[in-house]
Amino acid sequence: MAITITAFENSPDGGRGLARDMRVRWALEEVGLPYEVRLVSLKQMKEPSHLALHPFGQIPTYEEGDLALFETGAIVFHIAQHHKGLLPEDENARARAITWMFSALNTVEPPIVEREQSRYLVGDRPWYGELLPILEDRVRVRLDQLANRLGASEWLDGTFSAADLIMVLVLRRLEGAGILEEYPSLSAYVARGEARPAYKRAFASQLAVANHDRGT
Ligand SMILES: N[C@@H](CCC(=O)N[C@@H](CSCc1ccc([N+](=O)[O-])cc1)C(=O)NCC(=O)O)C(=O)O
Repeated sequence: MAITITAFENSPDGGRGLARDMRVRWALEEVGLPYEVRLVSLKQMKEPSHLALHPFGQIPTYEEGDLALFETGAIVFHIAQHHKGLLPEDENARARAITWMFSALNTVEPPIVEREQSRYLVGDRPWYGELLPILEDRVRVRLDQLANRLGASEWLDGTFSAADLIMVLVLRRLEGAGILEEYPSLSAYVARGEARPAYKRAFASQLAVANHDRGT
């Protein structure tokens, strides 16, 4: 059955693959599923037809027949449940991979997003210079713990899974912050994710939209 996802018509990330449709694109590429992309403007995202798909007026959404999903973790999990290649067959390994998916979304991502969003929300306040190091140290706490756990492993728990897909993209949100570079093992982990052919296809597909926006 045809799959359609939504993505920014004009992504604020300018083709850097940081918007969360990248998670769904990569997952679909890993399992070899074709998909269509419906590009939506910020205005369209707040209109009834999109709100019917996404109660919070965001992207991405996922449509497959009469199924409509939102929330990238849930979409990636749905894809991984129904197609081989993103979750182990072994029951315990599968449960651990799902644990790591939740951990990426609920433990590692929040301080990274808090740091990034603080720039837009309060970056102009006189006390921002005091706040930013506090936010960055909160990121470092998680990166320290993650680097300690990952050690020299290639992936979080055995073979590549949906957990690594989410975790790599969560860590990529630090791009340009100069923090991930303090962790060579995590930088190498992200690079391994980016080296995957499915990642490259997903990145190229979202970049094509950005280049089309720019007429390049
Ligand atoms: N928890 C939801 C969050 C979805 C979400 O944050 N969607 C964002 C785009 S991805 C977040 C994002 C946006 C931009 C960049 N960037 O680098 O420019 C990175 C990530 C959105 O629709 N924002 C518009 C709105 O809320 O009105 C999920 O994981 O699906």
